[in-house]
Amino acid sequence: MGIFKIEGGHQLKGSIQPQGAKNEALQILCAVLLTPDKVTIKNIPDIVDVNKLIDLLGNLGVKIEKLSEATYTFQADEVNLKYLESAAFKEDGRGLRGSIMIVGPLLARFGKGYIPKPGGDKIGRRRLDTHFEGFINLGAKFRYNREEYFYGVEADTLKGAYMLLDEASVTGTANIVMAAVLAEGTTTIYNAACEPYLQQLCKMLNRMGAKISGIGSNLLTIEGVKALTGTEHTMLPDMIEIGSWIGLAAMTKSELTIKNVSWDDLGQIPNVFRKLGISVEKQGDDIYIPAHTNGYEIQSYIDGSILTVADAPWPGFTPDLLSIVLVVATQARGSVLVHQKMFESRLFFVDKLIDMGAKIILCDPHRATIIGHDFKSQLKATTMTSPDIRAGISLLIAALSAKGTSTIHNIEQIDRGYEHIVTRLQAIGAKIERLD
Ligand SMILES: CC(=O)N[C@H]1[C@@H](OP(=O)(O)OP(=O)(O)OC[C@H]2O[C@@H](n3ccc(=O)[nH]c3=O)[C@H](O)[C@@H]2O)O[C@H](CO)[C@@H](O)[C@@H]1O
Ligand SMILES: C=C(OP(=O)(O)O)C(=O)O
Repeated sequence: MGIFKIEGGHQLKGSIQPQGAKNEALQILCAVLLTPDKVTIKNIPDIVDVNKLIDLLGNLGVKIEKLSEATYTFQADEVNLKYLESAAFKEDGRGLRGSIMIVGPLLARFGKGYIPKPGGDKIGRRRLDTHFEGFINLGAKFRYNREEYFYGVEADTLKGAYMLLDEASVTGTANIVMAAVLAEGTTTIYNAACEPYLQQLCKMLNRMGAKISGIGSNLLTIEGVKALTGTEHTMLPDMIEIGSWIGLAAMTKSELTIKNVSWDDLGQIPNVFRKLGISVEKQGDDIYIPAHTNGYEIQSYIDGSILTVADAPWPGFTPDLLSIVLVVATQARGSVLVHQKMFESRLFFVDKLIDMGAKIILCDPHRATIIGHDFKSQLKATTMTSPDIRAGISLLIAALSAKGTSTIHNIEQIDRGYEHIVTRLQAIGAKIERLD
């Protein structure tokens, strides 16, 4: 297992280009299964989860051509459904969360879709009911092998239906939309997730010939069509990476420009960091973070009560940035309550930050109160293990701000979602090495 060695306490400087969005890429790559035509996808991030999904598509018989560093073409004209019954598929499918989204397209186009319980972060229960209830609503038969945690849906034809999702699941909505585009008749999905990546997926599907309206809202209407054609698609920059770099700049008191962030798609993200006292300046489509030489001060509410940062389905604040907010707060002036509503095991990494000297009270599995040091006391370097992708990057940011040399184990978690992280951080002056 890989290790990062980090010498902390250095100011960084320069500009950083965000990678293409991981969670968008996972949806978009699955959508190539919906057509026998060629689909060209640009700005694909070179990260472990995405590469695993590309391999899985290859094993399904999709023809894949790498045109340049981040551009690929995919053609699913001869899909090998036998692979879905193989032991190799059980292994590959388990490797990441995003693989769940092959089910909708396979069901729609070939009448069957299977998946072993998918992987991804171990951050609490991650149920799949919304996905399968959606497929059942479209007329699919559901099978579940409890011993092997193997899910399956089958249908000769899918029929459009009205459905009210039990929760606004991101991958669930993407999966149901991809099934409904080829169903007979009209599907209406209420309480649909509507984050920018889903909007991107719906726009791509419309370019392929689908008829989806309500994009960007929680009410999607999909008129089924007989077939979809090829298209070209470019991934948005990764907003979670962008938020991570805002946190990195503040914690290390560094001046950083984050390039081409697609401001209009960032939702609450800039404002949440501003509430922590961080200056997030818009320069064209870039974010400029000046060096916070005098620290940053958490704002309180108008009535003087303590700030709470909580997650909510889009356009609420994404749960994937709460670990970063939490680490940034450890050096702020003031206090904040971080409330992780969606996941029940995502805050346990605060133990490591407490070991490093941070003042945090874990109130319960969902809530932590952070009392910032205002840089009067630097975090201490330590040895730690990355439990999940966002805790991992948060610990990495803590290590870069800490005094001395830290080591982070299990960095595969970070590699799941952050492209060429060592070289990109080195380029802005970070002292980080990978020890394999
Ligand atoms: C590959 C991918 O795209 N992963 C993202 C996707 O995961 P994923 O699609 O798996 O997450 P879901 O949106 O299904 O739900 C995440 C968790 O939040 C809970 N929940 C969800 C919706 C809701 O209205 N209320 C609620 O409590 C669910 O029970 C679940 O435990 O969306 C999550 C929520 O933004 C992100 O953390 C993940 O990075
Ligand atoms: C939870 C995340 O990813 P996944 O859903 O792939 O586990 C994340 O990206 O923060």
